[in-house]
Amino acid sequence: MTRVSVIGCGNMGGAFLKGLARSGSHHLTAIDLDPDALERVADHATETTDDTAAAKASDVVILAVKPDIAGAVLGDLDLSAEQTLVTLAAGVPRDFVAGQTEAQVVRIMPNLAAETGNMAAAATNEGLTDEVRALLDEVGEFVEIDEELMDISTAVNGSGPAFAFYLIDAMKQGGIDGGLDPEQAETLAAQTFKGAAETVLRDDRSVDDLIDAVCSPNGTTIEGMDVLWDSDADEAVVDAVAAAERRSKELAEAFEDGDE
Ligand SMILES: NC(=O)C1=CN([C@@H]2O[C@H](COP(=O)(O)OP(=O)(O)OC[C@H]3O[C@@H](n4cnc5c(N)ncnc54)[C@H](O)[C@@H]3O)[C@@H](O)[C@H]2O)C=CC1
Ligand SMILES: O=C(O)[C@@H]1CCC=N1
Repeated sequence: MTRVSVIGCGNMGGAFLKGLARSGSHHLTAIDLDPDALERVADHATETTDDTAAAKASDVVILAVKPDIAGAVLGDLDLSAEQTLVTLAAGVPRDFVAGQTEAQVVRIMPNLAAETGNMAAAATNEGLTDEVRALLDEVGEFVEIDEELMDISTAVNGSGPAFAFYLIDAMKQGGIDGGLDPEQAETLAAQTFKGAAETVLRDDRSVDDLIDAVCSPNGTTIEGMDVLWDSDADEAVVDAVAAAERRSKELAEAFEDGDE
């Protein structure tokens, strides 16, 4: 059993906590100033509190507040060298956090799918412990990277779910336009993305080979693929990733300038 505190039980902290609760094997302390946020995770936590000092009793403390208040929350935390602090705030450098706590610090970029055990995450090599590796494994897949790659990870897997939701919605709209009712169209579109993602993860073939496998000669798929290949759809996705990466770098610059 690992004693884990989550400080900030909003969208991301709440998803992480719910994902960890699935195993039923941890002591989970949910910490938030907002009673409504605590209420939303109460069924998944061992205890809920608005007192950040409760984090002192945990092996691992997950700091899941907005980047601009991370510094203030860290100022109130009095952790020891035996504890590990996991910071997941976009653009907040590991050094900034490590400079404000005695705890071992690891920076990660998770995503909302932690809630269902399907998170894609990146963790900095520096500060990563086996205890944290085990927690990340429990809620999905993670890769270990140098911190300089954290901005692109933030864009690809941190912001990525929003980009994927957008694409699923476009596929759903195509189904509705063809006559499916919205609920059926959403099920078919979302399950198709889920299945396709699972295939890419499990199948040894390249994405190009997998596209070939769906395109029957003179069939339906090639007609649609020709439309996509003639469009700028791939460039739009690359541009979206680049814009999110740029913003992550901007957030980090604010910390380098000592603004936070
Ligand atoms: N939302 C997402 O998909 C992802 C978010 N992140 C990172 O997670 C962090 C949190 O983002 P969200 O969950 O989206 O924000 P959010 O606004 O949903 O949640 C933040 C929570 O922190 C609480 N809070 C504020 N001040 C506090 C304090 N002093 N002590 C304890 N709790 C306090 C708020 O009441 C709120 O429940 C950000 O740093 C963001 O960069 C990282 C990856 C994905
Ligand atoms: O949009 C954001 O800033 C956060 C970080 C990655 C996903 N959500």
